[in-house]
Amino acid sequence: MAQEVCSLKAQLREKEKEIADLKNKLAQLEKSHTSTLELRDRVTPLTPLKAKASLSNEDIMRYSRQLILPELGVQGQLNISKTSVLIVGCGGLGCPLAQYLAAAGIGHLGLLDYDEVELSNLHRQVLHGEDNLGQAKALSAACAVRRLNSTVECIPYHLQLSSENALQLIQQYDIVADCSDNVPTRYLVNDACVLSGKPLVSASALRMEGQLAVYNYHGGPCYRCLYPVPPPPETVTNCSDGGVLGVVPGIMGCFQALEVLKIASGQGSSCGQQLVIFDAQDARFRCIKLRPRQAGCVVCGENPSITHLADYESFCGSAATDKCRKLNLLSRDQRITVQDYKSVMDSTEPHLLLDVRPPVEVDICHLPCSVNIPLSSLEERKIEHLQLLQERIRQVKQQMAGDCLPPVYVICKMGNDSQKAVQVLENLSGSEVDSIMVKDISGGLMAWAKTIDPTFPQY
Ligand SMILES: Nc1ncnc2c1ncn2[C@@H]1O[C@H](COP(=O)(O)OP(=O)(O)OP(=O)(O)O)[C@@H](O)[C@H]1O
Ligand SMILES: [Zn+2]
Repeated sequence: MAQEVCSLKAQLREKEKEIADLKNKLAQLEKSHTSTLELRDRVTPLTPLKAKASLSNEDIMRYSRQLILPELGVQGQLNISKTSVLIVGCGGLGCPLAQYLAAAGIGHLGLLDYDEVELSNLHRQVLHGEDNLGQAKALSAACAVRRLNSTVECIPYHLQLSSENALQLIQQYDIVADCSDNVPTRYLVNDACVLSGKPLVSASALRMEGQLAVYNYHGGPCYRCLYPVPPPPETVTNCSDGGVLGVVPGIMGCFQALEVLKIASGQGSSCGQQLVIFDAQDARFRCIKLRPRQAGCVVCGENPSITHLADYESFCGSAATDKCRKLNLLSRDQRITVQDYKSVMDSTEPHLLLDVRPPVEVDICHLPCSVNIPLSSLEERKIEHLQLLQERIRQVKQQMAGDCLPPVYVICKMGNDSQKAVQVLENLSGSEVDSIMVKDISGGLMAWAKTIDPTFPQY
């Protein structure tokens, strides 16, 4: 009997050990699966970084070329390795930033983006390649970063930064980098950084110009101290409207990496009180001294009224993505669909088609018989352009019976500028030009390409 008890106990211990081993194996598999394959689409807590006491031989070799800089040294490298950085936006700025931070041996790298890789991203978003088209940018960037430096703990978040998740996310990181492309996100990131006491390395790039500043850093101003009121949504241009030379965000993203590394290593950033402006055309950097932290600032001032994150989209009057920036400036009867315009075209009804895009875009593609007068020329009431419009209206009128003037249909790329042009023309109508009936073609040439003519180029 005693022998049987002993043998059963031994078997039990054996089984318990087997179960413990299996549990261990499962936990390890789950962990590596999450960190390599799955996106952290929920906000999960970071595992704390263990502060390295010294550099391994491999670290010494890998980082040797920066290690021998007196500005960095062993302590600077160790500091970098225990710093966590959250990158908001894995686009034109976020890609080079992530690349250099990983290469330099940053500890944790949070890579956050809600979007997927598109062909028009590849000229500047250099961590993504043709194989990644359609893939979540956060995952594509994380895979590229892991190939570069597997010792960096990389956490992809395929989600939109919002008032609901921003604090929980940002509180976990030491430094935040704003690489987003829209105004609501800039205010959201700023407020979350102020409320969590984190430095914010912020940059932007458009056309041939870039800007960089470090906010909420060593008593310096926050973004709201400088821009207490958001700009009117219709005055904001993004890369898909205004264009950008890929290398410009490349330079600004690298500049962000530089400031992040200076903060992380302990040298400190010199951009807490100044705005750096890069002019790619003249190959020049200019620095503008920023106004100091404002005592009356609603978030970082002496009596802040913002103590939790609010609704940034309604504060700014625009969406926190640049995907569907659709203005709605006109009434229904001032607009027609691309299908309706196709019927007008097919019916050979006399009319004038006015394309209000800049000439550089008209050179890419245009509808036949359109007259190009850029929106800016209409807004500035350029006399030669108003005369051209008048002349074309009268030419079409000659094909018509009676005394009527032909209708004018206005088109642009997406259907935003064309609405503004309709408003301008309605103001001019009857005074600077003949009284005309003007209508906007909703959705513009991109709607035309999607629904009427799939061979029409999209850009
Ligand atoms: N609130 C947000 N949460 C997560 N990601 C964001 C947020 N706001 C912006 N982003 C991301 O920031 C990135 C900015 O990248 P970039 O300025 O190069 O523009 P893009 O949107 O990729 O390109 P394009 O304007 O040409 O369509 C984008 O990938 C965008 O998805
Ligand atoms: Zn402030």
